[in-house]
Amino acid sequence: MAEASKKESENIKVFIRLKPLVSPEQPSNISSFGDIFLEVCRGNVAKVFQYNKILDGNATQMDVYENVASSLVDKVLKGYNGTIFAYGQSGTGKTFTIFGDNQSKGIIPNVFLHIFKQISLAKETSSYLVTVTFMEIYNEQIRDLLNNNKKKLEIRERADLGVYVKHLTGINVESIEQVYDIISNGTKNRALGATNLNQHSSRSHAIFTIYLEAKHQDGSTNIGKLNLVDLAGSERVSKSLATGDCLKEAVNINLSLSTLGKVILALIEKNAHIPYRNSKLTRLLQDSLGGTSLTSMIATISLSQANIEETVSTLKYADVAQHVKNSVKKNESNKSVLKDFEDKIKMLQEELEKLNSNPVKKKTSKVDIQLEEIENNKKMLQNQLLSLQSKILIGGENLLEKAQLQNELLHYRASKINVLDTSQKQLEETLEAKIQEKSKFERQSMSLLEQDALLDIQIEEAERKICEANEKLFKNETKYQKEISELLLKNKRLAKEQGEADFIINKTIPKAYLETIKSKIVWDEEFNKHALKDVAYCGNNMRRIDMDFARKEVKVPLKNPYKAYPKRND
Ligand SMILES: Nc1ncnc2c1ncn2[C@@H]1O[C@H](COP(=O)(O)OP(=O)(O)OP(=O)(O)O)[C@@H](O)[C@H]1O
Repeated sequence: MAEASKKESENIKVFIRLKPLVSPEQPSNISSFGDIFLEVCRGNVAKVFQYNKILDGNATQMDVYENVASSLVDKVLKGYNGTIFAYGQSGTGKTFTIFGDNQSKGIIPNVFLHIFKQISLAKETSSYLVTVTFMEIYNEQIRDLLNNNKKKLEIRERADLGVYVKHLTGINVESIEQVYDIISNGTKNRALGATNLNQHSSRSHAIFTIYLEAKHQDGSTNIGKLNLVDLAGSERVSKSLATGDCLKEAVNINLSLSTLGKVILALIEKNAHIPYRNSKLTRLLQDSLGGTSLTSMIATISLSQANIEETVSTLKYADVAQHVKNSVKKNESNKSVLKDFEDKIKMLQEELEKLNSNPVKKKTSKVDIQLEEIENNKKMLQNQLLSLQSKILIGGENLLEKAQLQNELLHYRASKINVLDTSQKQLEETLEAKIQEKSKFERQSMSLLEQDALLDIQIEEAERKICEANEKLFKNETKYQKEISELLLKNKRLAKEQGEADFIINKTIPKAYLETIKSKIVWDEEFNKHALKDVAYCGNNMRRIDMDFARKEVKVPLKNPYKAYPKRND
């Protein structure tokens, strides 16, 4: 009988991982012995549990991988389905175990390192296709973690595919770096919340699935699938102090986990009806619980005395789960995506060949257009071909070294880009300096132009002022000319009058009298004219009677009747 049709009964394997105590946690009385036994003492009562393996607080991520996942991955590479799920109270290390953190890789990254290592050891004639999906079940709704459109996805079932999620994104993985990106992007999309027990608590059940197809030289194919399930915290609602939306979450989490418990019990009791359909989680994990899958459970527990109730509850749940028997069977599905890919590649290669061997005879403009179309088609086909070919991993290819090489290349490119960036920056700085210089020069020439314009205005103003002054000068000159000619005329007239007066005087007044009269002439400041001191000399003794003198009754002294004008201070 062919290996593919063989069915092996295999129990769910259960591993217990103890989370190391964190200060100020007080230790509970739990101790492991012989690697597989765990003794829990409460008061005077001691209970011993037995599991496949106890991984104590000192167990490293690699210890966990070697014990829980390694042999399972080897089986998946051979065409089996497998499931590893982490179950336990919130904060006990389920996410840490399945995904790990930045410092220590959890099961999923180690699975890929394992797979890539196996591919590198395989013959060149073997080809592989590794595809992943990543989803969460939150409040009984399925969400695609690799496509954050937040659409609720539906479960479907088909005879050839079994139970599957419609429209779930599948990514073909080519390198370990790609895996890290997928984990980190998907994890960011996951529903998180802070509970009393964990600041970054996963409030959903996450299912990371790896589909692995291997095709060998003899034409045989192995199609395996590995589910890695990080369940939400199993604690009782009261323990997480959940209220409101958190309470709804906690109720839904409990619904899935209690359905999981019921399914497990129903399987152990060999009931006719197994309530898989009562929750999305059990529906999707149907094949892993009592189905054909190889299933392992890792139950994470706290060693703190404060969590002893939850720890015992987890241990009991795990104890029951290990009694579930699966009928493990290698996949026989003919639905090979790898084969589809290879067929498509072949078809594309043939089309390309046809295009290459189809010479165009006559050269016309119509032919040119056709040629261009053919070239475009060729490019498109080549791209499709390359994309498909890159997804298929070939045996013997060291994807880890390739990843390392790619990493180095990336670093090299990054440093090149850095150099380019620096010189571009320098060029930009030079350009900026030139622009500054130019605008400074423009500003300067602008200010020179402005100064020039200002000078023009000042010159115009000065010219206008000169013009005005000239006009004024001209006006004044004319005025002075007029005045001078008037003065000359006046002078002439005065000279004539003087001449006439001299003539009259010389002809009428004897020379001897004239000298006497001249000596009697005085200048009267008050009346601003000449007067004669002794009027009798000229035969005129009239005197002017001043009204003021009259009013003041100033008496003109009679003893000197010739003095016509008495002095004021007399
Ligand atoms: N074995 C361990 N060794 C060291 N640190 C651990 C271990 N297990 C868990 N931790 C740390 O404890 C914290 C909680 O762990 P984690 O988030 O994995 O718990 P969880 O069980 O997934 O919780 P939840 O159900 O709330 O999501 C993390 O900081 C993690 O790094």
